Amino acid sequence: MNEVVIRGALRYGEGDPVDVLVADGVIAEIGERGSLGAGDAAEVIEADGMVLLPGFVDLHTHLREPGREDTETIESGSAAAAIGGYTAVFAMANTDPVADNAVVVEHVWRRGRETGLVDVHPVGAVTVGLEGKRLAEMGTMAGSAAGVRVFSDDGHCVADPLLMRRALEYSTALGVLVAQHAEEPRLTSGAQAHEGERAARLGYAGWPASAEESIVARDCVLARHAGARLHVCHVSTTGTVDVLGWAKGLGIAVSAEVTPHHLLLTDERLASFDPVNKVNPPLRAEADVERMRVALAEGVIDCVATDHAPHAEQDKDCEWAAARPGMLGLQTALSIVVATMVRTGLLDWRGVARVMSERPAEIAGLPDQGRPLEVGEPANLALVDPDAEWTVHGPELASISANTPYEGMRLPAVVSATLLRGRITAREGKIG
Ligand SMILES: NC(=O)N[C@@H](CC(=O)O)C(=O)O
Ligand SMILES: [Zn+2]
Ligand SMILES: [Zn+2]
Repeated sequence: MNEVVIRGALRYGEGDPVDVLVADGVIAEIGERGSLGAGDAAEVIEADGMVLLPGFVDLHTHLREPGREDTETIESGSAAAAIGGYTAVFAMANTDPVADNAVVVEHVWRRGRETGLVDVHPVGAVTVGLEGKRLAEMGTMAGSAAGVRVFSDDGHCVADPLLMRRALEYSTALGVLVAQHAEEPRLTSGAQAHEGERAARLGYAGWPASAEESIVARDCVLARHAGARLHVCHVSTTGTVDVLGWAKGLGIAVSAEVTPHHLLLTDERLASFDPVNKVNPPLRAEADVERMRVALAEGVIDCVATDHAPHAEQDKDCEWAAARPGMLGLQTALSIVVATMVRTGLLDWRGVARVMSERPAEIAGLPDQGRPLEVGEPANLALVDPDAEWTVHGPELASISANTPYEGMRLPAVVSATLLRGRITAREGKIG
């Protein structure tokens, strides 16, 4: 029998320390500290002073397999996820070939299962080839062994309102979720950075806030009339928060995510000319970052999603305009959330559980993730040392790529252990 005793942890960082016995994939017993002896077979995790949370769920990950295994694989990305405290990730469809059919989504799903470090849920493309012209066979992907429940053309916006309307209507019939990369392409053609003073001074074409906000507003209206749910990827502007607040106030079924980098970094980074800071949507202004934090604390933005986007060295170590957008996120997400939300007093550990685990699990409809830390619940767990610190070094991360914007930074909080259905998938920064 696979047994683990976690000794002396604080559930959600609250109350008295407890011992937690994990057996047969579930939380079997919870008692006061020192009450649960380790059985013969049990592995013991000494967790004095540590915070026990439900395992994190990432609604937005790029694992690059199939097609760009030189930058990330399902195995390497799963390792990064497990080390980062994740027990489930949603792998975006912008692979090569695109995940727009049952064969590709089943491949991703099966490779995830074989790897076994984290539940890998493939996201299906909304349109064939992410081309925005014809709807993909959403029903076939939903009905496949992969059981696809989230659809997105991420990397591209479903810009055609008629296609988006149809996708939302189908999604309701299928009981699945459409996640939109909100970027009006007519407003971002040639864009290199957040439209503002800094980009103007450097001569970069701007990516205006209105390109995001106009699509979010349009999609909320479409979702309302279709009676559909809508999820907004990587929210980055104050105006989008205003639109979300308006839509939620009307009872429109919209949810939204913010990335760790949009909670911390601004377009001040442009001054470095380092394309590691190039990302879609772009790093925005200080006022936007401040608003992201408050909106996440207040629930207008529901959750954190990494938009983990590995890229090869040659696609990042080049001139700004030629570089691909995107940055790593899985192993640094918790630390950035602690730095921006916990250390600032905006969220307590219950709040961290809500935005990193419970809400994303609810949004995607995962019944066994983001569950309460109670006896009988599945043992999908993240154990966090809140007082430890670490220094980020890209090449030391589990990802094949190293494009982290946090290189050399000292960050708070370390994921000490991750358990997937009672099995230790990562411990002290290493697999298993
Ligand atoms: N975020 C990014 O800058 N890049 C993502 C695509 C995306 O999320 O839009 C990628 O796939 O590299
Ligand atoms: Zn995107
Ligand atoms: Zn993305």
